[in-house]
Amino acid sequence: MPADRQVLPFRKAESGLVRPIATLEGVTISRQGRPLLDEVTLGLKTGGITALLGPNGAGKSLLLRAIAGLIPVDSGEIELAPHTGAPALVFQTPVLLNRSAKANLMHALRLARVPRRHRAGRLAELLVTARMTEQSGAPARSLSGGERQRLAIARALAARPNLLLLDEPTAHLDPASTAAIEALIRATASSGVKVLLVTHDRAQAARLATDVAFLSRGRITEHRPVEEFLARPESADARAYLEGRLLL
Ligand SMILES: Nc1ncnc2c1ncn2[C@@H]1O[C@H](COP(=O)(O)OP(=O)(O)OP(=O)(O)O)[C@@H](O)[C@H]1O
Repeated sequence: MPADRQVLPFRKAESGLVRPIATLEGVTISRQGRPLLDEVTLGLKTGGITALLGPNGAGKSLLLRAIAGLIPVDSGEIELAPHTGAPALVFQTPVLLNRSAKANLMHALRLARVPRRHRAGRLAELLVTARMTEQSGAPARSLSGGERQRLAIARALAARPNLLLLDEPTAHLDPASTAAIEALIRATASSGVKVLLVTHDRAQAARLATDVAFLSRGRITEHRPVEEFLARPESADARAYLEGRLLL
């Protein structure tokens, strides 16, 4: 076929037909009779970075764990788009094997059932993605907080997830380490992985996210494009949170 007759790939992002990768409908999780997540309804579009904001104790981590399938919901539904596969979840303080960075990634590749013949190539890719090639032989316990978090994200990518759930990946990190993690998150999203990012850093949300879902007292009070949310939060809780006045 001549070059000018090439069939262009379907431009999903501009078609308005982007299907959600995850749909939550009336998700409720209660403990001791108290709803910790209360009828959460949320659609996550395929692609891009969605920031999940909300005060301490709002239920953000719980929501990530529910989407990851680590805790059952009491009622409601979490539906993933067909062929999405298991979401990957990275905790705020990742637990790594007490071995080298490389061994941590190799272990993840084995768990992800990557065929033996592809593992060395995938390992090299992951080390480059996480900018960890130089530290590949270093014991995980000797890595800095930022390096540990980059390694944890690379490990989560070993299974080639379509949906990556990040729980405050830059909490306690300095600006340079934060910038490195943000670059990794951006690169991951650019490769087509949907990212749901819990953060308390509104500047980070503005830098990275396309949209913000705001969770307060176990309820999503709004879900809008990031600029709109930050400039004109609609719910009283979101306004109070952005002004530093919301305590649960
Ligand atoms: N297994 C559990 N049993 C009882 N209560 C729980 C359980 N897990 C979480 N909670 C409660 O659920 C609420 C939401 O917790 P969660 O960790 O999801 O909040 P968060 O929004 O992630 O907060 P932070 O910003 O501080 O990380 C809190 O009140 C917490 O104490």
